[in-house]
Amino acid sequence: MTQIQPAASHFVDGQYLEDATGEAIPVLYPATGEVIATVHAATPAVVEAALASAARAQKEWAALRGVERGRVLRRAADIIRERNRDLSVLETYDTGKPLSETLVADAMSAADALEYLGGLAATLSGEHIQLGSDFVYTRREPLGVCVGIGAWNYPTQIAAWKGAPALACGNAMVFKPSETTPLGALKLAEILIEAGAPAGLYNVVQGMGAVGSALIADPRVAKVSITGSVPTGTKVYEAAARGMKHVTLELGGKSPLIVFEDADIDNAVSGAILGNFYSSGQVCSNGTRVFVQRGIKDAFLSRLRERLDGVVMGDPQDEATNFGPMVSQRQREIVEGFIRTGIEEGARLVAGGGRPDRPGFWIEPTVFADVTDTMAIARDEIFGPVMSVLDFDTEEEVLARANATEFGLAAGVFTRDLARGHRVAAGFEAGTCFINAYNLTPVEAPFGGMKRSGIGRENGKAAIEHYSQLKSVYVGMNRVEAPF
Ligand SMILES: NC(=O)c1ccc[n+]([C@@H]2O[C@H](COP(=O)([O-])OP(=O)(O)OC[C@H]3O[C@@H](n4cnc5c(N)ncnc54)[C@H](O)[C@@H]3O)[C@@H](O)[C@H]2O)c1
Repeated sequence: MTQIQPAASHFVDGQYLEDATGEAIPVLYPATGEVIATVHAATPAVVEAALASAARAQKEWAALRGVERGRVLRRAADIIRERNRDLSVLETYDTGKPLSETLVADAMSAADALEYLGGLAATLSGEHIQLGSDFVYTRREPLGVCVGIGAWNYPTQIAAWKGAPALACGNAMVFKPSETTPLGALKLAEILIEAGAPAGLYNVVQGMGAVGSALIADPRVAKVSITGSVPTGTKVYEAAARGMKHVTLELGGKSPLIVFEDADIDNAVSGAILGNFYSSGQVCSNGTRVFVQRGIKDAFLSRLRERLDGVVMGDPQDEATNFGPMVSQRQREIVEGFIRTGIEEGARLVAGGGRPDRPGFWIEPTVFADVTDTMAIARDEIFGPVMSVLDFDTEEEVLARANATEFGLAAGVFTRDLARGHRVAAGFEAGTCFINAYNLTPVEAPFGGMKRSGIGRENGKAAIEHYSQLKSVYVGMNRVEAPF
């Protein structure tokens, strides 16, 4: 039986730290259901040690030049790339995602974020505003200690997408991974120390929601960035508001993907596959409402069915496997509940819907056709491999239906008519849009949601705005005039 027990549950003040009095959290390999490690939830003593060390390290770190901070982040990126295979194997055990995915999408994206934001660190600056002979200059300053809270679908990537901008701007971070996937972030913390970060700059503490709440409530914390569901994000926003803290909220979605009759059908089917079945559908920006213009509906569905013959379910550590299990038994139950509801509501099951006969938390890639806007499978985030195909006739109609949702994370359009592509993208109420592509999230581009899908942006230059604050300094060069 595989065992990948980390050296200890937490990484605090530059080293692994254990406190076995915290609640035990078993880590399961989703492909088999076996327990492969056990970590313990952080006790108040662990949370205190993490926050105290972060507050200490932040001062030292913020005093460095941006170019010096950037160098540490870029060194960490290099170490991650050198160890990509080991980190990817670990990520596959943590999440069940196939190694064929984790080798390219997880640690590598973390490295990209550290490299990109490490590069930006040296460019941070304020401006100089002339006011006659007086002037104002602005200083771009860090926020202080930031808390990061992760979801379970991209544990390593999320740890870095939050850590890299925080550290680039001169902040420290205490990161709480999802209790379902606690392992990847510990490696990032270890590597940052190796790369030259001061002890305490990036700490990892394990635990459930209660540990997240305790971190947010602490007066030393200036900001919280969470990736998670809308209900959890709402609670975090409320808790942060009580302390007037900055937030970044990366939450859920139910994104539309529109395929017009003039689209390249193979590309559109590829986009729909990426937007529904990559990471077994456990991707926040997935285009799970696939609107297909009526004239190509049959062609689209038949091409999609053929392409599903290429699904390879197997040992996720085997690089030939291209489709993995759900992250947990609970997530599989949620997804199966939606599949039952889809059938009850009259959607037509055209592929999948069942449980493969193997241990672990597997579910087949599933496609429903003839889905209507009011069905639960077209309204609610499922977070599993369930595609809903809806019919439409006109551009105006489909855009209105695409936007008729409380979510606004992502949206996509496939068409050969470029003017229409840009017009539709401009009309989408979503933070991350795609024309003739889907679910590509390079670190150079801002990523985030509109409406209830979130607040703030990760990545791109935009991330800097969310991890720093401006101070204006007025400089008087003249006699001070006072009324008396
Ligand atoms: N927008 C994005 O970038 C993005 C990316 C990945 C996942 N997601 C979303 O994440 C969800 C799936 O992930 P999940 O099931 O881990 O989400 P979740 O909301 O259940 O949990 C997210 C994190 O919040 C913590 N948490 C729970 N209650 C808390 C509280 N009261 N205070 C502080 N922290 C608390 C959890 O322990 C976990 O670490 C989906 O809705 C998905 O769309 C969004």
